[in-house]
Amino acid sequence: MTNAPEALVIGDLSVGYPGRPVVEGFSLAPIAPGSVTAIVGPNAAGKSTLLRGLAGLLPVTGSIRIGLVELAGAVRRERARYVGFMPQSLPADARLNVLEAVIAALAVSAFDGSARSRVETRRQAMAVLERLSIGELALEPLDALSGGQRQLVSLAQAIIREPVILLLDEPTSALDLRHQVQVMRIVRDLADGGVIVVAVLHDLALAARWADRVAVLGRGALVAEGAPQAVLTPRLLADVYGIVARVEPCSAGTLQIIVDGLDEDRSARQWPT
Ligand SMILES: Nc1ncnc2c1ncn2[C@@H]1O[C@H](COP(=O)(O)OP(=O)(O)OP(=O)(O)O)[C@@H](O)[C@H]1O
Repeated sequence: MTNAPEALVIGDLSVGYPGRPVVEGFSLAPIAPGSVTAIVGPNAAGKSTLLRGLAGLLPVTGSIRIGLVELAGAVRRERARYVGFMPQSLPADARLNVLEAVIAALAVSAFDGSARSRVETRRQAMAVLERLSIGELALEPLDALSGGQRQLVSLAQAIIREPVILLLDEPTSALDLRHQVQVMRIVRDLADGGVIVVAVLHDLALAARWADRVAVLGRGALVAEGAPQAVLTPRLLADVYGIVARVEPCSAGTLQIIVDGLDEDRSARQWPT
């Protein structure tokens, strides 16, 4: 008998920096395997902080549970069994080329002691690079890449681990339109294969097109969550982003968001304090 896929449950999560709470009491409806959840919200709302807390890179209080396993406070090795994290920017380690960097990411998750041969590891890393259409960059040093290329390498590092939960921090922010679609298709494919994807996205049209659910973060707290069409309304965009916008269905069955201007009444309180 196979185990039923297990949902990710985030309950009453708080995360921040020493002396600076950022996200407080964050809970979401259970996130089902095979789904993409977009975390959206204005600058400094706490999206990256939340994701880094989920990834175990910042201490948290509260619960991050997958099935019966509690990941909040779990040791790195235990967490690496479940979680793949793509940070906003890839640290440039000039000593490594692209292939070596992806192989190094795989080594972090080799928790089970299985001895993969060097040939097999290399083949696996090359397959991920080819999937992202960056196979020809394999021998390039990391510090010789463009911003978009670095972002794709960072994604390769996150997905080579074949994680149960894939956390992506603005995975398309440095990508041209073609690469944006390519990456979101791959993300969607991974979800369709059963992965739980949680992605911070600034582009609400991308979120509406590719995500099953959207969670809106404002000033460190959940403002709304649900299907993109239900959540991304002109009223919400005015309340959370301080903009005057129209939201219209477009031909692909997703949303088009047309920003007409600023809600001038909101400009005085731009950042959380
Ligand atoms: N290392 C840090 N130490 C202290 N405060 C931090 C640190 N990193 C971020 N912050 C603060 O936490 C708050 C949330 O930042 P965060 O990067 O999580 O926001 P965000 O929603 O991801 O923003 P953006 O959309 O601009 O990337 C901000 O007020 C920021 O100044």
